[in-house]
Amino acid sequence: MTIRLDYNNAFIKKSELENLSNIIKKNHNLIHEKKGAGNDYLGWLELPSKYHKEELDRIKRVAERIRNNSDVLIIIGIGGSYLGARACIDALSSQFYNILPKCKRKTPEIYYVGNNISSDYILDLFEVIEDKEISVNVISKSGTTTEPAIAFRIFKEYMEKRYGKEEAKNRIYATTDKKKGALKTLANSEGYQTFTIPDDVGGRYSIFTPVGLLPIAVAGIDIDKLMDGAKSAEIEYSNDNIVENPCYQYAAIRNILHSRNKDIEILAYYEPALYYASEWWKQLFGESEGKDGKGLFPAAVGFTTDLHSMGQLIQDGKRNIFETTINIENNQREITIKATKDNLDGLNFLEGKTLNYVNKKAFEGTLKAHVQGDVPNLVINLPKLNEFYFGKLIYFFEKSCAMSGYLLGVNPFDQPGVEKYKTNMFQLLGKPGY
Ligand SMILES: O=P(O)(O)OC[C@H]1O[C@](O)(CO)[C@@H](O)[C@@H]1O
Repeated sequence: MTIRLDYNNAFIKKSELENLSNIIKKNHNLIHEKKGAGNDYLGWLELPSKYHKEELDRIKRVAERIRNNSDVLIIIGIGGSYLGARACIDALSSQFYNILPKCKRKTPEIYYVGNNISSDYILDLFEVIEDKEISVNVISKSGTTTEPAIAFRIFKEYMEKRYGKEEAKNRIYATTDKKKGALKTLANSEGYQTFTIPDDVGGRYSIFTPVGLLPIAVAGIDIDKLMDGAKSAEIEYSNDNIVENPCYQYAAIRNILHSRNKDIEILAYYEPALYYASEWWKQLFGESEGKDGKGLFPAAVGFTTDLHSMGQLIQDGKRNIFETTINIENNQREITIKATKDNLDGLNFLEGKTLNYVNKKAFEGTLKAHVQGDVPNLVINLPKLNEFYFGKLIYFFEKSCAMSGYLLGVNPFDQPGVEKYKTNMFQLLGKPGY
């Protein structure tokens, strides 16, 4: 069992992919020999196989400590500094994780802060955590991003008021650069335990570093299995032959469709647990490819929910879109629909069918309708939603994004455009030097 890419409904012929064999091989070498644009940010490529065991063990020890002494973990970070963890925790834990009764969840509640600048958000959260034991993991690669920095200033004061400076120090963990940035300076001067984000791994590629692994381990998810999945992807997708490598096929198909005026890729999923996986995917592809006047716009929809809002546009709107569906092939848990005596809702024809079965028929029906509506459709089939395949899927997207960016002719590892709003905001706020 592995991840299977089905492009039978993408209006792409195998020969069109074969025609790209040489350019794929060339870009594959640029990636693996680290000679292409952004080559100092390719550390993610071998993270699954090269990650230090001692660091993984330290992550597990700290996660256990947080689990033992905290009812709540506050994760402070924005973009790649929280989306990977949130995507994984949401995909692999209960969808009602934070409100599960204590007897059902042995791990702390988890709240994400520093991904907006809303006082209501933080004040609402203070009410929730009032009587609970707290730990904080502040995550910022640059150590200077405004949103998490403001949130941390507020939470540092909150923790010191609640616990006193000494105990607060034992409950705050900083994940940041090895040497530079304000967060590193602050962590050193306060004596917080720190975790390092390698220099050669950018934020949106950082889930398999402490950025993702510490929060994920605190949530009780098996990070060894997650890394095993990523490792299996690292091996499987190191094949430079496009005909045999679905990860490169996905990258190539996106670019072929883009060249046919498909400007928007819609990621669709039928399990609501994948909502944050789609948010993570949006950052990965949006920030990697949207530059130099180029790039597909990555959008996402949760079905069947959004069939009742966006379905109309996808079926009948401007034909500048294509769809990529993440299909979970085997769901482990089932609810079976029963017959009723009076059949007043007219649903007895579904007697004995499971919700998973109905969901699959919704997927098949939707795919058929959208293809008939001239929307190219790709399907990424995931055997199961578990640690192993989630780790594998993340790596699949990371590597396909690198390849896709090179095919598009951009540097997939920088994000110069993000600075524009910051400069304007700092000018408006009167920050010295702006
Ligand atoms: O980890 P940092 O440096 O706080 O950055 C957070 C996010 O902000 C960005 O740098 C964009 O401003 C993203 O690339 C990144 O994921």
